Amino acid sequence: MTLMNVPIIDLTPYRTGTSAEKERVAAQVGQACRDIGFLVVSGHGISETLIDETYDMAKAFFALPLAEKAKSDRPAVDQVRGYSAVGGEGLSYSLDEPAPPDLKESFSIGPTDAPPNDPYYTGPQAGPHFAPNVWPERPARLKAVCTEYFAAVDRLATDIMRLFAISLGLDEHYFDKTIDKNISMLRLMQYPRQTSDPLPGQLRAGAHSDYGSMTILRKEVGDGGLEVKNKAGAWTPVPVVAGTFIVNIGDLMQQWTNDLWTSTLHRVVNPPLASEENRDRISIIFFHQPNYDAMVECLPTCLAPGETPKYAPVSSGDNLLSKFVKQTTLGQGKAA
Ligand SMILES: O=C(O)CCC(=O)C(=O)O
Ligand SMILES: [Fe+2]
Repeated sequence: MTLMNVPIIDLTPYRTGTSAEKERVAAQVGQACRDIGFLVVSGHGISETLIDETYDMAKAFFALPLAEKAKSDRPAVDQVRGYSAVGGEGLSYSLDEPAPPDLKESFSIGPTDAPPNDPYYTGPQAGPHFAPNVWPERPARLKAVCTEYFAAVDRLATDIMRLFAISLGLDEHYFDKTIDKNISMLRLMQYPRQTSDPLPGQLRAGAHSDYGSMTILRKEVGDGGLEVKNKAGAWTPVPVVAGTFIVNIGDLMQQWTNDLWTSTLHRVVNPPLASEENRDRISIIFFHQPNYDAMVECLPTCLAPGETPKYAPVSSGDNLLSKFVKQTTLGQGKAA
């Protein structure tokens, strides 16, 4: 039976169990990726103290005056670094019928430990993927906390890629070489309390699918705004459970699996204006992206006899650039 709601899966047996237990978790993960493209994970091994500290940093940063936040503005359209103010992006711009810009502001970082003098990271082929981070002066501990959070969630992503490999009938370490120099991004996102009605069609985050291998999202308990479109075409809310992360696969994983798995449309809806839910909400989002030169092409186990690959091979880096640039520029282009 196809899952119509997002399942909650405990990763503990993967991290500590026998190989039979690993297989069992992998099978649950695989079903979620095939049926609905989203899962909620508990037993992930990341410290709640670190997550709380990251929330504290996000709150302190977004509470600063706009002029101060703007000192860390995104340096270039193809570099997802630093601050992006409300109205600066529209996730639905990647679709054919874009809505007005999203009602959110964000602060983004990329990999934090690229070696300074290695041409893989600094040469022309690296493009903007290892662009330096833009750190604000305040709050003073934001850099240290975000760096630690990035590393912790990156390790979780590696575990989940290994679960993906097992569930796809591949060696557990099949993806390791494609993600060891990954170009992931961490975004602190704030959806401000809304003080007037949004424009027609305007959401906290417009309908979109994510671009990379997977997204690992932390939301506040009580923030019910995230919805996914299930296989029956209905928007269904994603449960926000204390101590868990929401994980979804992105377009690259759908392409890698030749559409066996689904990179599901999702959106963040507005709270009713005069309701308790209408308050500042913070999401902490890790977009996992394989190494820029990892070629994403139909996996050998995802091709039925007689079937042909549906997608041309694409590098992780090229795929990301084409989509992120669109997310920030289409709206500007339309307005001009
Ligand atoms: O904040 C959320 O609930 C999800 C946001 C999202 O889907 C995104 O930024 O890609
Ligand atoms: Fe998303």
